Amino acid sequence: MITAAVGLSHSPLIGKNDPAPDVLAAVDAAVDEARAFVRAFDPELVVLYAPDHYNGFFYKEMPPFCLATEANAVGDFGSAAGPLSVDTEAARAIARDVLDHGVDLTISARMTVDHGFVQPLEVLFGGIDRVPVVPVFVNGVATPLGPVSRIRALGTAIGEAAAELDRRVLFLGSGGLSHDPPVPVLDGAPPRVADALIEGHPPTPEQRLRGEQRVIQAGRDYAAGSTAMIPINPEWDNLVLDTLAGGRLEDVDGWSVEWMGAEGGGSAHEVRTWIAAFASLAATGKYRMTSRFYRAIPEWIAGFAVATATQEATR
Ligand SMILES: O=C(O)CCC(=O)/C=C/C=C(\O)C(=O)O
Ligand SMILES: [Fe+2]
Repeated sequence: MITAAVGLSHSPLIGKNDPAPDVLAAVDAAVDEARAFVRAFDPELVVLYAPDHYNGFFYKEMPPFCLATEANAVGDFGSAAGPLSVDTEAARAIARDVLDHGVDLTISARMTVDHGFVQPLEVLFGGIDRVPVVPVFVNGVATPLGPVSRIRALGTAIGEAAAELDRRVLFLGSGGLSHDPPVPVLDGAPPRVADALIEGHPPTPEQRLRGEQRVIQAGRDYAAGSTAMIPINPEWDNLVLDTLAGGRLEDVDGWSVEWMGAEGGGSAHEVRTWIAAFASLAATGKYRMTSRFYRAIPEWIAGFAVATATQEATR
């Protein structure tokens, strides 16, 4: 089988609070390159690693990661709503294999997903129903978070399982890099917010709109420099990208949860999706990063990156 990987940052502020035209043009060019890479690779299956932002997973039960055999998008921040084209048979086969390899995978037979899953499918494929996909939720915001070594183990086990399918498989990671957007936190939350984070009451359209407007205003404040959110950290972001580009995935086992948060902010743990995707690719053979783009974009509250990689022997 042939495998490839793409890492792509997401942001709910894309198209809503855009940076200067030259920055936007640079991002568009990088995304175009990733799109061309994906088109040329022509995947028969996409294993999509993405986080959730309290739309699908809540503290009532919060797994560190979870694989879906069916998934529905909520349609937050203007992203598409409705069913993802999940390859249920492939998802079940991968899940069985991962469990056999000793990784305690949670399974969802009907996962609710948000812009974290939808954006990369829309950006790279033009919709949520264009390519067979196996969605894998990777918790990147709800503390306490487990060791990053377990995410590498998950990615490795899924890569090994995907290798058994004899198909062209793209491993896609959605999120990161350093960023500190206004995602609610359970610790110290007022009772009403805590209850919503635990129980997961679906918001009314008005509540959703208010939440989205709060995030847009936060993006404006952040870009204007008037905010308590921690700054984007290009140095740390490039360390992450260097580690992935160099194939030094074992290094991440030494990255503590606290260090990642201190360097990269409250949502830096979304890079777990990239780690899982690259660990999956590494499990199928030596790889090479074929393109890499990075820009700190305060308007999107994002250390924004796009990278592509493929097996060394295939290209
Ligand atoms: O209502 C809310 O507060 C929702 C906040 C939210 O979903 C923020 C998401 C931010 C990202 O996905 C990101 O920057 O990665
Ligand atoms: Fe996110």
